[in-house]
Amino acid sequence: MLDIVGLTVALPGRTGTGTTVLHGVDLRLKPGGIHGLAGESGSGKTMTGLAVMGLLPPGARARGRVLLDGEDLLSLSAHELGAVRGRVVSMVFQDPSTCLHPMLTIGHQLTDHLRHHLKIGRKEARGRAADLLGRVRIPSPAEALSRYPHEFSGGMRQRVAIAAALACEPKVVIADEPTTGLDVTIQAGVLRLLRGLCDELGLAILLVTHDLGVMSAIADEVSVLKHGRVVESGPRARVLTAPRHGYTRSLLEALPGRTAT
Ligand SMILES: Nc1ncnc2c1ncn2[C@@H]1O[C@H](COP(=O)(O)OP(=O)(O)OP(=O)(O)O)[C@@H](O)[C@H]1O
Repeated sequence: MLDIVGLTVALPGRTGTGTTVLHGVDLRLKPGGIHGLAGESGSGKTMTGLAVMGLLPPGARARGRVLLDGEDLLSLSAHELGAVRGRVVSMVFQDPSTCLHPMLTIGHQLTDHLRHHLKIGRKEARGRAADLLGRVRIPSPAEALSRYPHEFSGGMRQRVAIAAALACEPKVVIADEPTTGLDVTIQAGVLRLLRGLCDELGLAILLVTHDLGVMSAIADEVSVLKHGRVVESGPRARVLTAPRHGYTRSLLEALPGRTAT
């Protein structure tokens, strides 16, 4: 469903020549599947997600193809992309506060989002927003609508951010370090939630994380990026137990006291 083919991204450099941060990346996401994208800091994981969302920094140039059901997202105009982003493809970031406004209630934000994209009335949007909060296991969803982001714990705020990402029933979700910064036990709950939603809704999820422990918990397929190139790709169990590339082995060896299977 989402096919990234030969994605190359160059960011503008001070010299005017630009810096290539992705060199022909190929990735394939399937409905109902979680594709983990691993690699150390600076390897290009976030840029890959941002390129799919059409959210690269100003002046960036992207080549290759990002095919969603056969349509190349890189060839869309800004206006056309606006209709896809947040609707067909959405994103969950590491820090939920980047997508939640601190001064507005959760209900206000979710209903605005739903009304804008789906052109529905206030009452219907509020009902849908409560359903969404229930789906991400927020207790007492109807009451939660009148609360502000700071009234939720970190893990619950990330669940609300996931609800916002799911609001328009996207086909693809890019989750960029969605559990980094959360306590390990809370992490496990958010990961289980993502896995459950993926299975239940048939989402295709790109899970960006430097943490192979997180990857081993829920990914179906794993690709490993190094300096903007995919050095290894395959089913999770194979990549994490019988890595073919030395770089993958070194990432696994760096796992603190964890067994990745
Ligand atoms: N806004 C930006 N402007 C210029 N260069 C950037 C910008 N953001 C990232 N880069 C550069 O692009 C390259 C890829 O960065 P990217 O953020 O995709 O890596 P990453 O694998 O997601 O790392 P991390 O795990 O630290 O987020 C790096 O060399 C980085 O320095």
